[in-house]
Amino acid sequence: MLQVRHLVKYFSGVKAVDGVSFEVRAGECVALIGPNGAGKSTCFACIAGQQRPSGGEILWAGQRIDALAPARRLARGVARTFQVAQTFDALTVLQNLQLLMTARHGLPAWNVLDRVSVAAATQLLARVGLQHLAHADALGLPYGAKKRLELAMALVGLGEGEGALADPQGRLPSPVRPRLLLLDEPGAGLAETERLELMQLVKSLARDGVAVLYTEHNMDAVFGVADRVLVLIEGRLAAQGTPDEIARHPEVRSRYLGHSFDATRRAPSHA
Ligand SMILES: Nc1ncnc2c1ncn2[C@@H]1O[C@H](COP(=O)(O)OP(=O)(O)OP(=O)(O)O)[C@@H](O)[C@H]1O
Repeated sequence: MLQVRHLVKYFSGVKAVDGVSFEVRAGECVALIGPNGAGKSTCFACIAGQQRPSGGEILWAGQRIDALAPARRLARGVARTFQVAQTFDALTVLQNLQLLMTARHGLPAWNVLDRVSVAAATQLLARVGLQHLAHADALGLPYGAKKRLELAMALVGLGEGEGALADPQGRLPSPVRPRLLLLDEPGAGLAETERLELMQLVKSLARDGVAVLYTEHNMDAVFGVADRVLVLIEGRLAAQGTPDEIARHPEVRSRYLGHSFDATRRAPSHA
């Protein structure tokens, strides 16, 4: 379980995150929403390790992680994606995963083609629906495919899809348990259909036991997808609850969603 307790972050006098507390359990898909500048990215970066909190505690699986470098958080099962998908564009889709699997097992990168099982990477590509693009260059990928590849890369960091992969001593690697996926605007830059398909994939990962926390501006990727919603307004947690509860919350409606917001309709983009 992720536990965020009284998280505070200042940027030279600006209180970007103001005493935020919440939890995300294994198997839950939780959305973090709020107006521009509300502190979502900062909160996210504190959990993933790109920012150091000014105060408060972040615990994962019962242990403090807020002072750990991102790589050490990854080793404990905390992986993230970025608003603009980050992939190795000089490589093919398959090689992107092979390279990370190689690195995870401490093998030099030049071993990527002969030492790392193609089967392991292919298995993971199938999980994210990209097997048909395995040999395409990452550079020319449609953006929706690039987002899926980035998601698969985050999963490699958590040891997913490596069932077929033995290390140099012939032992099978053990996937990291438990696992937390932090997705920064997974639906950004995608058309509605692509976005909803991606969110179904994200939700299926949660159903496999991954704890998922994601920020999002597209309300169709929140209502109808998230199990719970957290709302940040001016750095503080203004509300948390089920999508239904949040859709009816007076402050959230007046300060963010708008009084005409109808969660029963699939709302169009809301940025
Ligand atoms: N590196 C930084 N240096 C100074 N101020 C920052 C920095 N990062 C964020 N801020 C400020 O902190 C506040 C919260 O910003 P943050 O980016 O976390 O909000 P957000 O909810 O993610 O917004 P958006 O939806 O636009 O991405 C804003 O006032 C922002 O200007």
